[in-house]
Amino acid sequence: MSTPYDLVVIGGGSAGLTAARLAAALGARVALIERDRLGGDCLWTGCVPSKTLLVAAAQVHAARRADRYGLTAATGPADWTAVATRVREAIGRIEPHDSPEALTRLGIEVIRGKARFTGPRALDADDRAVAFRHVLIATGSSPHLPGVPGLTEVGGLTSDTVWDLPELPRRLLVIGGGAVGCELGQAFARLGSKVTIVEAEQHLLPAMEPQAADLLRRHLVAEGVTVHTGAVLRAVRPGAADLTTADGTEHTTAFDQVLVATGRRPRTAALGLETAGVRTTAGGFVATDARLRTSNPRVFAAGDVTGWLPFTHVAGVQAADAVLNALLGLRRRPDREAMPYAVFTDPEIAQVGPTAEQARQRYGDAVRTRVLPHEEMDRAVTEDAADGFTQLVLHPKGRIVGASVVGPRAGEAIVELAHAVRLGWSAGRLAATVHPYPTHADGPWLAALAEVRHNLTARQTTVRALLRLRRGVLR
Ligand SMILES: Cc1cc2nc3c(=O)[nH]c(=O)nc-3n(C[C@H](O)[C@H](O)[C@H](O)COP(=O)(O)OP(=O)(O)OC[C@H]3O[C@@H](n4cnc5c(N)ncnc54)[C@H](O)[C@@H]3O)c2cc1C
Ligand SMILES: NC(=O)c1ccc[n+]([C@@H]2O[C@H](COP(=O)([O-])OP(=O)(O)OC[C@H]3O[C@@H](n4cnc5c(N)ncnc54)[C@H](O)[C@@H]3O)[C@@H](O)[C@H]2O)c1
Repeated sequence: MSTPYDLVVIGGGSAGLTAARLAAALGARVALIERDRLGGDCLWTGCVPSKTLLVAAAQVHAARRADRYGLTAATGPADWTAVATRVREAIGRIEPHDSPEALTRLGIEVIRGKARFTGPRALDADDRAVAFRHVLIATGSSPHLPGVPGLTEVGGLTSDTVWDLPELPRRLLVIGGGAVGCELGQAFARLGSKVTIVEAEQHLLPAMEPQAADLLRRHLVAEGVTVHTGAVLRAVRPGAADLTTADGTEHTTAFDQVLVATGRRPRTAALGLETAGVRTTAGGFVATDARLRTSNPRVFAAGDVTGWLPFTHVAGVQAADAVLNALLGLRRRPDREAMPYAVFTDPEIAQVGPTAEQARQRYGDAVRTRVLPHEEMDRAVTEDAADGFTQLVLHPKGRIVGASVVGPRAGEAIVELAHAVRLGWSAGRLAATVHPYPTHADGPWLAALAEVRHNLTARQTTVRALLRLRRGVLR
């Protein structure tokens, strides 16, 4: 067998690309095995197309409301062909960064093929044996299709296939009100589809702060989207779906296309994990310890396949830590508590750490929240987007353990709150840094200042005593 690679990465998506680039930069001998297109879900079917679509939809939405600013408002559906072209252009501009040529220039050997373990220390790419010291499994996840009767026969779209639609669907049924369902549901509605979202849980975006999800729901409804939460989808047949809504009413919803957005399943089939002694979780994800090592000490995993938070930035952070641990023997572990994420709907919703309720379960009833309504944030008012809020979740001892931001640029504003959570800051610590006025970053700052003011008021006796003392001195 040939000289082993220091690291063989399986999968050229967000996790695999980060891992291969870092390993090469460290001077390791690295190979990347990809069965399909380099770039993974984020580039081809996930973040890049969905964010481009959302921007197109936001432009259309703004054009429809142009009369608020003295222009004639646009009407009618958007030109899907033009929008789809714009989506492809965005992908095309990013693709060269992830191309085999770009990676080869960095010293990475790109191997086309399907990887499969043939033993604890043996791996094949198609039929070629690839020798390794360490392997990183970064094979990602695929859309999960729920067992709703009739769904397989109807052949719903997923985030893998929705981009190939030849035309804008007149009526779109979206199954699942999570990140994909809400983002794409709102985008298609703004472009001109009549959208219905069916979500099994009581709130949209069930992992996020319920008040944030409820505000999004109000926006979606105001834009003409029908939203059923706490609903049971009983069956789907060509052109119609039968559901029972939260109040027990039976409904039939007509559709031209169905988009299934009900979560993800790990891509581990045919990887030969058992042969390699790599254990999986009950959900089939690759089980790792906090340092990303699997039950086979030579094998690490990163990204969606681990069942951690399925986001591109999380995949990248896991991949980097896994490479440093595998190649240099470090003991790095990604800080899950301080992992921010954002859903790019309008309003945009971002979160870090636990929700208020999760924090109470963890730290007790003395957990408090400090909420700054964006009516008190001038930048939000100037943008006519002041119904959002910033919320700090405070540990009984005053540490910021979590936060949510709902409003324009929430994904940017959450970053300093992620710093605060990671570094265990109090609101006072955050408030000490001056923020420019009027910015969307004002939300976290004003929330922190409100908490400082509250604490000052709570210490009124001390403050009053100081005032009295000063009056006496400066008489
Ligand atoms: C519609 C949508 C929008 C999203 N938007 C965002 C967003 O805005 N922000 C965000 O942070 N995240 C977003 N995500 C999530 C993000 O796309 C994923 O978390 C990320 O792509 C996961 O990266 P990964 O490397 O784990 O897997 P992937 O990107 O899926 O890469 C895995 C790669 O492994 C390859 N592979 C699989 N099996 C084998 C094998 N046996 N041999 C060789 N190669 C193999 C696959 O072909 C693939 O290229 C979105 C997801 C979706 C679906
Ligand atoms: N902005 C972002 O970062 C972003 C955007 C899109 C996707 N993503 C990632 O992609 C992953 C996949 O997104 P997703 O929306 O498919 O998954 P998700 O887990 O976010 O949401 C799936 C939703 O479907 C619901 N559901 C499941 N079965 C159902 C059924 N039979 N009927 C009705 N509802 C049902 C669930 O309750 C859940 O709310 C997410 O976990 C997210 O991390 C991220």
